[in-house]
Amino acid sequence: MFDIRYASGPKDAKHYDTARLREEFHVDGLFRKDEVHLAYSHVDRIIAGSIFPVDKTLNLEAGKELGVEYFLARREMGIINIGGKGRILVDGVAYEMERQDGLYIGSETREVSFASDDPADPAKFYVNSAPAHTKHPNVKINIKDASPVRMGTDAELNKRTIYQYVHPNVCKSCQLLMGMTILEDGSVWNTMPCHLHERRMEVYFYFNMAEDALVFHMMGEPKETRHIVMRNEEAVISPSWSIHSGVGTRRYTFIWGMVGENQEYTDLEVVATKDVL
Ligand SMILES: O=C[C@H](O)[C@@H](O)CC(=O)C(=O)O
Ligand SMILES: [Zn+2]
Repeated sequence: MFDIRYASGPKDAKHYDTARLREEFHVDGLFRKDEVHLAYSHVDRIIAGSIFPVDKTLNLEAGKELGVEYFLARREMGIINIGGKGRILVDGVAYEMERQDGLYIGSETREVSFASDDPADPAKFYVNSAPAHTKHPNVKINIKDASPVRMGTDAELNKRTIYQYVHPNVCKSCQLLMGMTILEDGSVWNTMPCHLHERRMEVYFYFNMAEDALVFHMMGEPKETRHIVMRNEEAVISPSWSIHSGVGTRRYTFIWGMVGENQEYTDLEVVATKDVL
């Protein structure tokens, strides 16, 4: 059921060629019609992927990999809808999900199902899930509730708004932080100057990209950088030792999720551009 990824350390990863880098960190095959497609990373045991109900209703099910009775028995989940209107049924409570709507679902939630209102304009649910030690309330998050942070300048080609959906300012979670960053037209860089947060890992999901567009996702230790070529609706795992930054041939949008030791968004070390190799 899961696309399993084990953890790689920086001493090994610096020797990886393109194929191996992609095998370890790059996640594709997302958003296949009427399928749940999830990658399970052993880095902080984050699960990231897509739930794409078109003609069918899709249920969240625990595979043998989770070793529990139901998926969210010991996990929490964040969801952002990047498609048309849909519904998520959470233990009998229905949440109407418009495009850009988010939902936090706390642990001990038994039944979660996903459906689209119109198969011609289906909902596309991108999800992140992390181990959780306690139950927090389920919260629907409209983009207007997500705390916006405007960043960047025209000169640096990186004007963007970071919408923090699952964040202590918006809702409680055990460890998950999740949000969406929208670049302005003409801006192509995210997170440059880049940074590290040793205490949290991260997964990026790039979308709203034209067919022929690509993003070079930057990774690696600051003085041992590598890149992974990203197409529309692909994700990439960023271990806590790696920078994570990207530059596109055009503007794009991405969803980021972080899990780890703390929930301090600002607990990061900026790497000066002069120190990158
Ligand atoms: O630690 C923070 C995460 O990498 C992202 O939130 C960064 C981001 O969305 C951006 O700079 O545009
Ligand atoms: Zn980061």
